[in-house]
Amino acid sequence: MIVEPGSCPPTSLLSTNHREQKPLINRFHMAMSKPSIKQNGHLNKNENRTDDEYGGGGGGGGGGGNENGNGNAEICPKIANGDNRKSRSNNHHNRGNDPTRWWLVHFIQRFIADPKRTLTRSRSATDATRFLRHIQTRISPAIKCDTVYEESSTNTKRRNSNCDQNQSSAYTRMRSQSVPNNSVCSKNHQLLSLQRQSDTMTRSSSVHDLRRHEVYRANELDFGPIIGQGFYGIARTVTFRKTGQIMVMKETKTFDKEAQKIFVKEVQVLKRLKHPNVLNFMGLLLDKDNQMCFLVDYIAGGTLKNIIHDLSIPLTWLQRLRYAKDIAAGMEYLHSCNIIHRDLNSSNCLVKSDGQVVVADFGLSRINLEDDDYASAPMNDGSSGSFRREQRSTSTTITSNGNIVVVRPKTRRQILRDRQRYTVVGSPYWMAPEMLKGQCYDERVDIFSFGIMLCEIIGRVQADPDYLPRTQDFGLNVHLFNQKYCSKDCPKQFIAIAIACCDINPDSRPAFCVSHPWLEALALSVETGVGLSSTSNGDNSS
Ligand SMILES: Nc1ncnc2c1ncn2[C@@H]1O[C@H](COP(=O)(O)OP(=O)(O)OP(=O)(O)O)[C@@H](O)[C@H]1O
Repeated sequence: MIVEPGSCPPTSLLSTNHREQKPLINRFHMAMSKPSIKQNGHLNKNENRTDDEYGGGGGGGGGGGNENGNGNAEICPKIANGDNRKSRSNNHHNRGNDPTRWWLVHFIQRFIADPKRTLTRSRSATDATRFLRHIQTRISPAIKCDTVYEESSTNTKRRNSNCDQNQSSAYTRMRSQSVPNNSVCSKNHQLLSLQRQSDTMTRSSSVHDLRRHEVYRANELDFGPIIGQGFYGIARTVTFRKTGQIMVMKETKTFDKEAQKIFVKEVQVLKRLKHPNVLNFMGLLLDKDNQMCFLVDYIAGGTLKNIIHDLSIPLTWLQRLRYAKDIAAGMEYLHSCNIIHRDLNSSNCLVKSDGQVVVADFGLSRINLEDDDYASAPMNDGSSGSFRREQRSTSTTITSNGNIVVVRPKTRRQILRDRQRYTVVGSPYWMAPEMLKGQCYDERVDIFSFGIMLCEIIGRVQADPDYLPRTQDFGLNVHLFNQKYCSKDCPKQFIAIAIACCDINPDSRPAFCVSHPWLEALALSVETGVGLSSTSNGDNSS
């Protein structure tokens, strides 16, 4: 049985029935068996075929058999990967009610079994690649999915935008984690590209507070140990000899173009931002073996995820509310800068030694720039799905943190672009339902991710749907969440905000400029013991 696009998984798929799932597995394998796809460590032939040569789109693979029949179609990743929740997953399995399974089935159906469809709706290859990677690493480590697609920059018609050099083919494909001959951009070219892009951005930026950043040389720094690794990059501490300041240097793990694009994107976003709850960009590093490196503040306390899930660390409600308030403040700022984070999750929030949280990891975020070369007739209609709807005709605004932001009316093209965000990126557990369903989405996907994080904070529960109860339509199972994870002493407004943020309907999710003051007021109320007025407690029942 196959789930039709746009529909929820049928109930039959929720039961753990191998026979019923086989076609899906086979579809998956058909898709993954196409030429140029590397399976099980063996590189297929026809490496250089473009996606167009696949003919008829990836969706056409439905119904085929599993060509290699090698049992690689392990559909229940947590059983396969030796996860310590193995027995728990097995129990789900036996009970015939495995939430991970329908979750995974949906992913396979929608995004893997039909890669062309995904990619044609995708605005960036990096995004598609990243998503596939996330599926592989976070949902189904058992699934071999080493193929990476790279979209050409044909959709990038922005003036002066020159990051992508290949303007010709519709889709080219490349292997990630390899070092293609031509993939190493020279350091100078990368830096020049970055500079030119940043110039473009500076001209069109709506953010006034663009700072000058330093360019460090390797011989000015002492290199410390590696403190962590992400999918594309390595983070290590470095000390600036002159001042003794400790920073974190992020460098690409490989020389491949895809990783470099992610890095360029992260720098593009980071360098524009300055906010106490957003990771601070320090500068670029020159002469480090032709590798893209940049420096950010060192955040000593580790990831929020580690803290909230380490039950040996006591967390008061006040502290939890402060975490939530800090993230909301950082996100309010990001959204005010027309940036969608798209990968907001508890691993991407870092906790300072004083307990303050900063939002980090902007490799997948999306910036909305002014696009002056298009007929710039401002649109003042009240259509949905666009940034700062309420502010479109405003010229300046001040964020809650005192930053002055100039808001220009949107051009027709921007509004069009806002409605066409189809790229599916991020970490599935935190991903908004509209994104999971492949629908249009906007900045409110971040609010949903925030809602899932609030649930994690409130219940000290993993976002994994094996633990955090979810509904079939990818929402939060409010009843079960309340029942299992909301203790009696939790401020009920805190729970109400979390639930509101997880609403299936994006229109019902409170914007960060609303939830931030709510959480601030709530934290103050908990701290002082003074009750909240009905207008400041997030209770929108009235
Ligand atoms: N500025 C920082 N201060 C302190 N630790 C950091 C900092 N940046 C990253 N780290 C640590 O290094 C780890 C790896 O970070 P990195 O940003 O490279 O990848 P990630 O965000 O965990 O994964 P991915 O990029 O795949 O989403 C983080 O999980 C965190 O523990």
